Amino acid sequence: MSHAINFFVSSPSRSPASLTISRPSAFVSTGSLRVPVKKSSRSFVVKASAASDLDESQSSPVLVSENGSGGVLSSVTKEYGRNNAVASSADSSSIEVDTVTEAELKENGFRSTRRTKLICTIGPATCGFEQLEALAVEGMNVARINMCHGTRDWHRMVIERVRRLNEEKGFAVAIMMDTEGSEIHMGDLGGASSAKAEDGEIWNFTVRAFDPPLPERTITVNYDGFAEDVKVGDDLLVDGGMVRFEVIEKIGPDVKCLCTDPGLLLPRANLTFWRDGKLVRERNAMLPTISSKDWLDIDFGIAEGVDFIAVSFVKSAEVIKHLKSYIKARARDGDIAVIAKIESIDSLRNLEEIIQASDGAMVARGDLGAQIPLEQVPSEQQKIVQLCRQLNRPVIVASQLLESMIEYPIPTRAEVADVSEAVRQRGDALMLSGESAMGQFPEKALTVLRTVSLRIERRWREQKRREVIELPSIASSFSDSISEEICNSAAKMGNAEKCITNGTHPCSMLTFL
Ligand SMILES: Nc1ncnc2c1ncn2[C@@H]1O[C@H](COP(=O)(O)OP(=O)(O)OP(=O)(O)O)[C@@H](O)[C@H]1O
Ligand SMILES: CC(=O)C(=O)O
Ligand SMILES: [K+]
Ligand SMILES: [Mg+2]
Repeated sequence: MSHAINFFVSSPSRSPASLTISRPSAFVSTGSLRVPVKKSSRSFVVKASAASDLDESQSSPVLVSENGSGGVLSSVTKEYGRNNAVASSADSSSIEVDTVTEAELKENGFRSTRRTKLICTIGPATCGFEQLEALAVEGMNVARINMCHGTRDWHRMVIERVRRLNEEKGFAVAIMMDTEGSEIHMGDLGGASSAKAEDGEIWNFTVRAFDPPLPERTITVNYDGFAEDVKVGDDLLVDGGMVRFEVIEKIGPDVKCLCTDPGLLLPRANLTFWRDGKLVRERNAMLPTISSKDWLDIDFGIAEGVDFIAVSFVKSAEVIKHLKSYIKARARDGDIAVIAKIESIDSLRNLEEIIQASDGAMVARGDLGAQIPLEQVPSEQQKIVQLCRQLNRPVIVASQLLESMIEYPIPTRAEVADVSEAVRQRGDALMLSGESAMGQFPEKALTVLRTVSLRIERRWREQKRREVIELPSIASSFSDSISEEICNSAAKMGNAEKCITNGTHPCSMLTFL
C-alpha cells in the first residue's frame, strides 16, 4: 500500500494536474497533503518511488531544481547555501542537486524531490512580489497568511502576488490561511511594531478601546471578561512567557501589572494567566473556536480560493467537521484542506478524533508552550507527529524553529538540532513564523530549513541502503523454496552497501538471475 502527497496544480477553472509522490507503507506514513494551487493548467506526475520515497535507486528520474528546492532559478545556476556549513554535503548528492532554467521549469512544471515541505508566514518583511519570489526560489511550498495580523485587503494583495508568481514564473506555491481564533490576546499596540517592557515597570492592561496613539505603557486586551477574570497575584504571560507580568491591582476595566520578566511585546500577542502555577482557562474554554470574525475571514478565504485553512485553538473534532461541511457547501470544488492547529490543552485531550476529522494537523508549539509546561512540548510534538503518521494525515511542525534568525543571519546549533529532529520524526512540513514574517533574514532562514531537511533525508536514504531486508517466505514447494532462497540471497546481496557503492544495482543482479 502506498500513500501519497499530492500537489495539485489547477487552472483558474481548476482543471486538474498533479504531482504525486508515492510513499511506502514501510514509513507508516502520513496521508495525502494536497496542495491545490490556482495556476495555468499543466499536468505532470512524479512517482518518487514504488518502494520508498527516500530510496534513491527507485526515485523518479525526473528531478528538479538545485537541492530540490523546486524554485525557479535564474538561467545562471545559483548556488544557494554554498558557504553554509549545513548546506555543503547536501550539494554533493546527485538526487538532490539539479538545475533548471526558468524556461525549463515553465516547460516541465514544478517538481521537487525534497520530501519535507516548507511553509513561510508572510508579513511586512516578505509581502513584496520580489520578496515572495525570493522565498519561492529558496523552496517555499506554502505561503501562510495569519488573520491575527493585517487587513483583508493586505491579505488579498499577498494572495494575488503569490498567484501571479505561480502564473508568471511557474511556481506552485499554495496559500494557507490561519484563523485568529478567539483566545485572549493583546491589541495592536496602537500601530507600533513592538514595545519594550522593562523589569519593574507598571503596565495597564485594559479592555477599554482607545484611538491611537495609546497612552504610555498601555495594552488593550480583546476579551471583555478579562478584567473580571484575573485576580491580584495572577501571573500574566505574554506569548507563552516571552514577557511576564504580575497582576497588582484591578480598577474597573483596567488591570495594573508589574513587569517581572522583561522583553519585547509584539502586536496581538497571545495572553494567558496563571494562578497557583496553573493555567486559568475556565472562561477561555467557553469562547468559540471559530469567532464571528473568523467566519468572515473564512468566507474571505473561500472567496479567494485559498488552499488550506488552519484552525487556531481547536478544542474538539466537531468544529473541524462543521467547517468542512461549511466549506463543502460554499467552495467551488470544496477542495480547501482543513488543518487542525494543536495548541491547547483541550486539543491534546481530544487529539485522535481531531486529527481523524482533519485533513492535517499543525504542532503549534508557540501557544502550546504557553498552555502546558515547556518541558512537555517536545514529547507532545513527537506524540502528535506519530499519531498523524498512524492516522495517515500530514503534519506541520511550527514555531520558533529558527527564532534567533529573526535577528541574526545564522541559527543557533540548538535550533538546527530542533529542525533536524522534526524532519527525523517525519514531520511533513516545517513552518517559519516571525522569521519570515518580520525577521531580518527570511531567505536565509528558509535556506537553513531546506538544507537541514535535505541533509536528514539524505541520511535516511543512506541508512535505508544498509537496512537488512526481511523477505517473507512464499514458496509452496521444495523446488520453489530453493529458487526463493537464491532470489532472497541475491536481493540481500544487492541491497548491501558494497554492491551499491561498487555501482552494482540490486535490480541488475536480479535480472541476471
Ligand atoms: N500580516 C502581518 N502583518 C504584520 N505583522 C505580522 C503579520 N504576520 C505576522 N506578523 C508578525 O510576525 C510575528 C509572528 O507571526 P505568527 O504568524 O507566528 O503570529 P503570532 O502572533 O505568533 O500568532 P500565531 O499563534 O497565530 O502563530 C507576529 O507576532 C507579528 O509580529
Ligand atoms: C503557529 C501557532 O499558532 C503557534 O505556534 O501558536
Ligand atoms: K493565528
Ligand atoms: Mg498560535
